[in-house]
Amino acid sequence: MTNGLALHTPEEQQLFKEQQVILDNAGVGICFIRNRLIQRCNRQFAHIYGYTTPEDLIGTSSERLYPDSLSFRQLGVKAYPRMLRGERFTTELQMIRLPAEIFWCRVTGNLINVENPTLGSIWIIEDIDRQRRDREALDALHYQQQLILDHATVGIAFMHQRRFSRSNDRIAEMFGYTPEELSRLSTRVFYPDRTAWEAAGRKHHAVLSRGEVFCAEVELVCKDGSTLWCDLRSKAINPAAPGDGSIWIIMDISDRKRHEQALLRAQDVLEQRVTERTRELESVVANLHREIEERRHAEERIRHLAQHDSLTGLPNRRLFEQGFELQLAQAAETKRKLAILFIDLDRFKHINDSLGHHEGDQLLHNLADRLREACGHENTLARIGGDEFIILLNHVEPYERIEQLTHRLQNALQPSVYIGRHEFNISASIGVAIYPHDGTDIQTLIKHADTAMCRAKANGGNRCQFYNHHLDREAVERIELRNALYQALPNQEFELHYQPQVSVHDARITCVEALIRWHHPDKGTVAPDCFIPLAEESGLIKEIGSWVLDTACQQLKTWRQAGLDLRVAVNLSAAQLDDMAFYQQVKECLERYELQPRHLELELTESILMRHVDHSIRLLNKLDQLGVHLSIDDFGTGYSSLSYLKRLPLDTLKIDRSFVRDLCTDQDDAVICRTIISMANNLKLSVTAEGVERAEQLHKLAEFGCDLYQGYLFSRPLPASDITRLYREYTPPENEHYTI
Ligand SMILES: Nc1nc2c(ncn2[C@@H]2O[C@@H]3COP(=O)(O)O[C@H]4[C@@H](O)[C@H](n5cnc6c(=O)[nH]c(N)nc65)O[C@@H]4COP(=O)(O)O[C@H]3[C@H]2O)c(=O)[nH]1
Repeated sequence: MTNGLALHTPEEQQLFKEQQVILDNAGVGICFIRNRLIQRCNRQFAHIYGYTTPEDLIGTSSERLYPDSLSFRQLGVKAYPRMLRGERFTTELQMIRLPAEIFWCRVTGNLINVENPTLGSIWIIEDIDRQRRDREALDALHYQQQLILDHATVGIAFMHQRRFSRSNDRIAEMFGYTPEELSRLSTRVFYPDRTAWEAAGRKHHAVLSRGEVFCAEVELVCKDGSTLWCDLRSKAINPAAPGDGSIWIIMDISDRKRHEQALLRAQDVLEQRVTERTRELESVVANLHREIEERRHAEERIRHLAQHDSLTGLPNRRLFEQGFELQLAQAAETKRKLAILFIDLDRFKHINDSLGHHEGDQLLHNLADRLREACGHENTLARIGGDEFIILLNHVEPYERIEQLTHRLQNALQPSVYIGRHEFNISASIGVAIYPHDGTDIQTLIKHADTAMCRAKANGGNRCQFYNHHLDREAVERIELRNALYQALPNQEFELHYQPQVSVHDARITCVEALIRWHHPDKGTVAPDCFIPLAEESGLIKEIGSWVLDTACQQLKTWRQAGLDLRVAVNLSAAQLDDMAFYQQVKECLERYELQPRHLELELTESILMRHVDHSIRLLNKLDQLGVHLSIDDFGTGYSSLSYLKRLPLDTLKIDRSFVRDLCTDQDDAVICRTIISMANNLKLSVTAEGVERAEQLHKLAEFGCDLYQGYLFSRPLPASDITRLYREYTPPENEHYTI
């Protein structure tokens, strides 16, 4: 770099050498410019511009170092004014080097002598191309980062020592701070208290120090005190150097959390509803099960009721017939014999009528139990009517088996039954029909057993009767009789006969009992015992009873008008007493025939009275108030108690003829008669003895203190016209008495 310099003295040459050493070893490019020409430069300068040696440049225009002449001139315009003021000029600019590379360099220029600018300038050149490019890259990176930060929808922050060192606007916006407020702000503000903040710090540190990503969803506090659910993700910038801080990405997940919580709540509600519904359904299902169960029970019960008798629990006729069908089929196949036993309790209707409904049922229940036990498991017992039972005997042979069974049945019924204070002695009539001898189908066999039973009853009851063909005739007659009864009243086939009731003391006829007779067009006179039960069964008894009352009263009027001082006694049936209009009927009848009520006597049996006790007492009291004479018929055969009798407004007791019959031979009957008479006397009732056929009976009755008697001894029941004659015969005008 000596070119152009004239070195005169050794000192100048020494200085030049020293300068050259400095220039050659300087790390920067140095050149001297005068008149825009490069006067001198060091090796580094040449290398910066791509030249091998300084000599390649010395003497050349410095313009060649600029990418174009404009930039060359611009630098001169900027630099020389300042350098002329004695200031150092520094700038960074782009220059060109070989082969044709534009590069960045920093240039610093000074005038060598401000007083004399013509001496040129000295320039120091630093190749900062790489540095500049690195910086640009860094700036670009920064720029990109800022772009990311500024446009991110999530909050991004760099933290140092748990304070914000840098963050995007989103975070400030999320927590309600200004970006300025956030800068260097401690994260303590995001936690409700210090303890929570410190606990969070420990958690973060544990994860970040391992170089792992910290993820959590936390509820942080905003500036205004509200809370924000955030998704936090964080990573240490350098886990090995905690001082470098960490980067945090914060997402506002409040909406999601709200939705989640709403969803959870909805789920809770749903689960609760499902639980409730399930519970409801369970209860519905349980109810349904219960209902099904109840229905099943009800159906079973209905089926049972349809096939069983509700009072005794025994099979009814339908079930009996079903079982019978099967047995019949088997019996036909095996040529086996079967027997049907038809059982009817003797006088049960009578007893039942004298008891209340409830007690009657109790009695039947008791008797059914006895029959069931006596019947045994191998045979089938059923109840087919009020007091009618039927038994199927599966193994008949030898025939003694039938007898053994009937004995067992009768023995079972023998012991007295006690219902309340009443004692009952029950017997049964049994009819037997045998398969195939007496019939090959159920209906025929039952019918024939029934017929045989009727015969057993007609023969006095408490016995067993096997069916034979003659019995059929009786059954047919019974049906015919019942049918004919419907025509009896319109056809005027009834007549009343009258039987006198006579004073024991003077044989005076005081009363006549009206007894109905039926003059059947074909059968002749039919006794009331034969048709009254049929009339009661068919309901015709009410009409017949009205006719009797009316006819008897009409006849009494005739007699009284003829001067006969008589009372007429009329028998009543239960159905007549049941009718509320009966009292009115009696009253009207008495008025119609202008009779005194005391001239009419109404006879009621004990069983009729006991049927509806309260109703009977009310009706009898009314009749008594009217003045009608009231008597109890067949007394002693029923079960009325003394206390009960005392409550009734009675006038007369009629001792049943069954006690009178053997009065003189049977001690018991004598005691009964005497007791009834003395009891009646005590109760101030008069006594009439029925069925007196022999004088010795009358003697006894007189001895016991009986008032009146009635019976063949004095007279059979007679037509009305005969009564007038008899009355006159036995009622002497002057005081002539028939005495015994
Ligand atoms: N062995 C015997 N019998 C005697 C003697 N004295 C009278 N009798 C009979 O005894 C029955 C007395 O009538 P009852 O006890 O009221 O018994 C009556 C009565 O319960 C009923 N009855 C008769 N007429 C009527 C009526 O108009 N209405 C109602 N509801 N029942 C009547 O028919 C039953 C039978 O009447 P009858 O056949 O007329 O039978 C009469 C009579 O003929 C005697 O010394 N020895």
